Amino acid sequence: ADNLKATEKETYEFQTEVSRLMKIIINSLYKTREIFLRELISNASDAIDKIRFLSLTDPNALSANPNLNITVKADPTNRILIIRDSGIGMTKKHLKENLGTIAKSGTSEFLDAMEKGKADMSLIGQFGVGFYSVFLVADRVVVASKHNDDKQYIWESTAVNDFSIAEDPRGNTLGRGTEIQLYLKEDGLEYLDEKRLQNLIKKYSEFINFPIYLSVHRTEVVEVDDEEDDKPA
Ligand SMILES: CCNC(=O)[C@H]1O[C@@H](n2cnc3c(N)nc(I)nc32)[C@H](O)[C@@H]1O
Repeated sequence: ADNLKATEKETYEFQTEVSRLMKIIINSLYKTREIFLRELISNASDAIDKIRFLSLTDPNALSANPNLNITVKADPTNRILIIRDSGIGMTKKHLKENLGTIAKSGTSEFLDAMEKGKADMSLIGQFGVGFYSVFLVADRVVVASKHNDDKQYIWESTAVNDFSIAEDPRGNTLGRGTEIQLYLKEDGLEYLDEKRLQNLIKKYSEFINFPIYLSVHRTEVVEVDDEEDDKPA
């Protein structure tokens, strides 16, 4: 029958940049994706180092939140992984600059090194762009941050081509520090598993000088039979 006839296949070349990125993503071994947690823990630890150093000369630096720690919270019901630190936090300006721009050298060096096979995804942190490894496992990232010198702000991105920043409508819920919410991709749900997280945190927190707390919250959906309330007492 005619419909079995193969149709003429047309092939097109990818635009150069796309093929560059495609090669990098394909080459980043599946196992390597887990390094996102190491990058976030490392950034959190650096942030706590900064406020601890500041507190040596400024006695008020820690007043908003005296505890120096990192918490990792998994919410399997909503498929969200949260990494929070009580570090120095970012002002609106910091959020815009630090998460919205990349030291030019960082990326091109990283891309060049990756292409020459001189680097792999796991070295991303050494090029100062470790934060972006979150997009290996998440398709939406929300960063809330509170710095002593500013209000609490929220930075949000789906990694396509833009990010947004707004004053946090919840006000100052962090005291001081940064909270990163990862909305995990379908193939990233393994990072909600308590055992998996325990092993990863153990593996990547060997040189971290602050306590890291892990909690997995199952927010069960409870059907509330509100008829009871309507019945006359
Ligand atoms: C290109 C990605 N940029 C970053 O990761 C920078 O963002 C900032 N950053 C990332 N996670 C952070 C975090 N948890 N706390 C603070 I203070 N700053 C953080 C640092 O300046 C990093 O160098």
